[in-house]
Amino acid sequence: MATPAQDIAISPNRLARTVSNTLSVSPTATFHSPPNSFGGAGFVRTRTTGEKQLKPFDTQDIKILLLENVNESGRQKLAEQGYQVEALKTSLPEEELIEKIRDVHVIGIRSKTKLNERVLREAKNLIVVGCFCIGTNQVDLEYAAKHGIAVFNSPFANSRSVAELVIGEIIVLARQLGDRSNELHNGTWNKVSSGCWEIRGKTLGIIGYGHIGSQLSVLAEAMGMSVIYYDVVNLMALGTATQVPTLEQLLNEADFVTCHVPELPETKNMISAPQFEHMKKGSYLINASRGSVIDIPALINASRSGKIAGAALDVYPSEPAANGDYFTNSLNQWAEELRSLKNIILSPHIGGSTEEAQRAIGFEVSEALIRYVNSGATLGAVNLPEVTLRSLTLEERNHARIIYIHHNVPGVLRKVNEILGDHNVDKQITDNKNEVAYLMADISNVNSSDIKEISDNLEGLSSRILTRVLF
Ligand SMILES: NC(=O)C1=CN([C@@H]2O[C@H](COP(=O)(O)OP(=O)(O)OC[C@H]3O[C@@H](n4cnc5c(N)ncnc54)[C@H](O)[C@@H]3O)[C@@H](O)[C@H]2O)C=CC1
Ligand SMILES: O=C(O)C(=O)COP(=O)(O)O
Repeated sequence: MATPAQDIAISPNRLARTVSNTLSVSPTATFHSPPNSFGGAGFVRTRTTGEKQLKPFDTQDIKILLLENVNESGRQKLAEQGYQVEALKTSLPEEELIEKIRDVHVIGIRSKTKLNERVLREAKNLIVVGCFCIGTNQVDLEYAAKHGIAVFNSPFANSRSVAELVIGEIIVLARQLGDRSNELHNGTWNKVSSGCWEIRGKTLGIIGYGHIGSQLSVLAEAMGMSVIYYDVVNLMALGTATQVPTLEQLLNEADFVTCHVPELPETKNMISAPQFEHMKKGSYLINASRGSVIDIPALINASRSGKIAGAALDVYPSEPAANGDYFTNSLNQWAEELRSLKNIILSPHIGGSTEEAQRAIGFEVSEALIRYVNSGATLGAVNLPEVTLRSLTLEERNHARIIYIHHNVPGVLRKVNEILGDHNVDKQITDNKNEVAYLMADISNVNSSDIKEISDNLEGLSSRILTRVLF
């Protein structure tokens, strides 16, 4: 069983001052509302300039929408904070998503929900997206960053699950097990050895030697395969695996080719007709990365011509929002042809769908969301610089934490510090990523009118993307 990530000990509600590096706090600790004039919590300033909320932060004000059946471990952790959590089993059609996203501060999704510019533009209150999965290609990361919306994911909690599925598929393909099973389900006994192989001694070619590819490399070698891999980055080989300099070389040499690259413009149709030409006759192709990586009509041709002896697909160019009919409703021209191929395994994007992986992802991403919402820490964010400040102690009363997300242009720090400089800045940190910078500062001995003044002045700067003040 997976070890759940360490519990973050954050007392529900009114906790802004207690969070940040709260991992060090005893799980049994409870925090009382510090006796200052703001009720001791903090407030979230929304991204809409017209609708300013200058009120102490209370977790109960935070609205969260979880889509795509995010694991209960994540939902529960968020609910324990006192947040208002709505959890749906499926993703939503774009128009419904737009309606729902307008209202929420946090959205949790998996791989299906497309948070493109059109959707994010409507998300006026959104401060953070949690991708309860590895891939973040479904989110317009750049638009989100430029509008002060942090995005978190779980970088490797389901890697092992994907690697194990691929190992299973290699053996199933090599033995034509899918076809034999289907035949017998339909009443036909078809005992054959022709074209069936052991995987021992065969060469596995891994495209993309990241978290999943490298994990798979170790498992495959343990089963007697030789491993070669191709990656745009020069990476340390595990075991006796060998990096090859070109994709063509990998395709020329591998008996099994498996794709583990992210969805990027450069990986779109990475395996198409010319690449099938390079593959060995009778080799196999596996794709558990993204549907855009393989040109399916080219795969159909390669299978029909006998160039490849089998394939396994876990991902598709378009995938449905919910379980149910797929191919019957599919608009894809190739759906029928794909289904009729010999020795082809079609699975419904289940590479990361294990109890272990989903539970671990639920813990990991919800913890990142809690840290961000309650303390502004961006550790692990994929689209913002990673910034944190130590948590405030109970002794540090009358503090406010300023979070100022701004355009990364010259002269901002001088202006920000002119605003903060009249107060006692206990600590401050800033960093940038591309065009966006993230500043955090803890100010002590401030009262409500100080906080209002600081907030208004920061909001007035032209560099401002998003200001939050937690107190
Ligand atoms: N089927 C499923 O349920 C799952 C699918 N995935 C997919 O698998 C992908 C890979 O996952 P990880 O291994 O965790 O990602 P990773 O980021 O750890 O590794 C990806 C590797 O691909 C390499 N790469 C990028 N562009 C390349 C190119 N043009 N040519 C060759 N190599 C290239 C990178 O340098 C990196 O080493 C994810 O992006 C996601 O889309 C991930 C988890 C579950
Ligand atoms: O983690 C990923 O990137 C995956 O592809 C798995 O996606 P899912 O959580 O099953 O929608």
